[in-house]
Amino acid sequence: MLCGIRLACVRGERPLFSGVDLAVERGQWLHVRGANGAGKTSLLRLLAGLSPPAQGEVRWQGKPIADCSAAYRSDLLFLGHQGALKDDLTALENIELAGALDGASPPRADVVSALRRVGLQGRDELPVRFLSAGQKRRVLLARMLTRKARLWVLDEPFTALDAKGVSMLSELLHDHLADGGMAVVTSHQPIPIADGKALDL
Ligand SMILES: Nc1ncnc2c1ncn2[C@@H]1O[C@H](COP(=O)(O)OP(=O)(O)OP(=O)(O)O)[C@@H](O)[C@H]1O
Repeated sequence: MLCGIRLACVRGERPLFSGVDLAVERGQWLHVRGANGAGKTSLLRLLAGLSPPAQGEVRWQGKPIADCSAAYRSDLLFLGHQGALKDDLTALENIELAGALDGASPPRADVVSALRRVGLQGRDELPVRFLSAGQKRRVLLARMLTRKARLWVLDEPFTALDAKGVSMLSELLHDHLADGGMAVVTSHQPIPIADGKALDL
């Protein structure tokens, strides 16, 4: 279970939010909503352990994430807004590099099959700087297919995807939750998946 307890965040000199409580259990997902600049990405960064809260605590399976950082890293897949793709690497190399950094290198055959499944066959030898915005997002979908993580923290994952990409991502999320996974997702659009809780910043 992921818990945020009385979380507060300050960016620069500016308090963004305070007193935020959240809980996500197996099979559940949380939709983080709010206007531009409300602090959605900042909250996701706290949940991913990339920056510390000004106040409060993030807990994973009952422990503060600072006390279980290796276990938390291997249970977590964080996909930021920009996706953290390296422009000069191919889609395949990006997924292999991300897997190596996560300490969970996927077999190459799995990566090739995931890239095919998300519609990037014939594009997997190109540096990602030559891919369209939606194709770059699809590289991240392939990463989600090859990285077994219990918790997905996804910042605007639907951005730039066409209708087929949106339904592919929805299906991935649905299957992840049905498998007992958890997800925290920001999106300015409604997300077509049942049983989500909402957190408004
Ligand atoms: N490192 C930083 N230093 C100073 N201010 C920052 C920093 N990071 C973010 N901010 C500010 O914090 C506020 C919240 O940013 P954040 O990216 O969390 O918003 P958001 O809700 O995700 O917005 P959007 O919907 O536009 O993506 C913004 O005003 C932003 O300029």
